Amino acid sequence: MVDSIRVALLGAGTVGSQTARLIVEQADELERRVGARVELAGVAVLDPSQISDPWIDRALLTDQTLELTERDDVDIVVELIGGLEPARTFVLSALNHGASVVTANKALLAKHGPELYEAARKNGVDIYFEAAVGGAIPIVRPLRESMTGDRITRIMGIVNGTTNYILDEMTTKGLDFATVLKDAQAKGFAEADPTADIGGFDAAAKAAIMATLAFHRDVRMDDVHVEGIEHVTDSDIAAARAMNRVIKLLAVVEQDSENGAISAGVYPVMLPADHQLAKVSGSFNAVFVEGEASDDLMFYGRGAGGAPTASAVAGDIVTVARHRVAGTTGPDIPLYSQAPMADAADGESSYMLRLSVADNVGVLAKVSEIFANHGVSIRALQQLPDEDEQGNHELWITTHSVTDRVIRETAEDVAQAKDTSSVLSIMRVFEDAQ
Ligand SMILES: NC(=O)C1=CN([C@@H]2O[C@H](COP(=O)(O)OP(=O)(O)OC[C@H]3O[C@@H](n4cnc5c(N)ncnc54)[C@H](OP(=O)(O)O)[C@@H]3O)[C@@H](O)[C@H]2O)C=CC1
Ligand SMILES: N[C@@H](CC=O)C(=O)O
Repeated sequence: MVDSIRVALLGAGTVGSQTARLIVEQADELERRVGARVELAGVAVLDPSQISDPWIDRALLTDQTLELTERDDVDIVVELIGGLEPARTFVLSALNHGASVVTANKALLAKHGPELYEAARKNGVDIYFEAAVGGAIPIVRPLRESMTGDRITRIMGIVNGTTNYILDEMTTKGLDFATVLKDAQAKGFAEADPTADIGGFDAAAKAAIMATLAFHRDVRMDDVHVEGIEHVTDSDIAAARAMNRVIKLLAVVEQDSENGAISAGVYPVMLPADHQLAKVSGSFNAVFVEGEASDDLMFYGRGAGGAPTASAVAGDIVTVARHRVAGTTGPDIPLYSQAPMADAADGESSYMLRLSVADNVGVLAKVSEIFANHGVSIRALQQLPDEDEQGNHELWITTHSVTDRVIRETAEDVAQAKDTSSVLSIMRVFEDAQ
């Protein structure tokens, strides 16, 4: 008979603080759901003197994090510190000391996931991480459990709240990048180092985790092709708007039905304004999952922020606590697939290129010739009437489907062609409900 489940919380920042609040304020409810009292055994932070949350008992605070993970009276260690080290050491210590682990740390899982899953299996404990992808959205559990009888073919979505918030504010309010980033940081959406968000790495970590669960293959951060939003300018956003499109940072993972190769990428995409993902605003996330039998599923909700993320963490705590009470564990994460990873350069898409071209006779013919020489079919071409200070015009070219490799080679040739142009931006374009 288990009377209580004791939780060690590592980190009491944006997510940790809200997780502590849920555990403390909902203690009676959680006890009924779990069948044992869920109580905080300790809260580790770098500087306990800085913690003033009224729901955290000061007597529980410590800066001896490793010691807390080693204590015999701890059933669940909740890692909400972030980063690779010392988080990895703390998580391994907890697992090896017989505690189950709940974590929101996508960077850690995308780098060291299989080592941690194996440590959990070997020690007969759980590792749960619903909050690591999509904040409050239940997406990990559906991939890990609900859909495991199906064959998942593709996952596509918006999985970073910070970049979605930035792009949305720039698009709808005309605010500048730096101002909106500061706002996202103040709201607790951004990572400690926001280049993880802006550079697409946070979304890439989530893509690696989703691909691992969906395709039963060890897919790491390094397997994911990453482009962030750092090069997306006001002019790109204005161009998208003029073409009735919206720019979103998407994560796309899929398995080729013919050769089984898995591709995983994160990149900004111009979507038609009426695309379902184009309407995902602010820090919300949305993920489409295509299963062979299930057909299309869509998951939507708050992808970042303290309380929404704590909701997912608390859900995992309850699940893992129930397992401890029942003397069992949840399912392993079997990684048996040897499927190859596809080369990102072979990935196909339509593209839009913004060029700056001189106002000379024959320039359009020259640009078109370069595209034709690379076998790139032009779907639409538009020259803007306004001149810049050098007397150049913007030329917008949208292509038919072409590989990433070929569009980059084409752009290089365009950039080098004398007095034709410079390349202002290259962006993938998804037509319709692609
Ligand atoms: N913020 C969000 O919206 C989301 C975050 N996540 C993930 O959740 C995790 C936590 O993020 P977030 O709450 O935003 O991060 P914060 O930076 O707000 O909080 C980090 C906490 O960890 C503590 N800490 C740092 N190093 C140590 C250490 N060695 N020992 C003990 N405590 C330590 C910090 O202590 P101190 O305060 O003393 O510095 C702080 O309390 C990350 O993995 C993040 O990627 C996942 C989904 C959404
Ligand atoms: N920084 C992340 C937080 C949640 O995972 C984001 O912005 O999505």
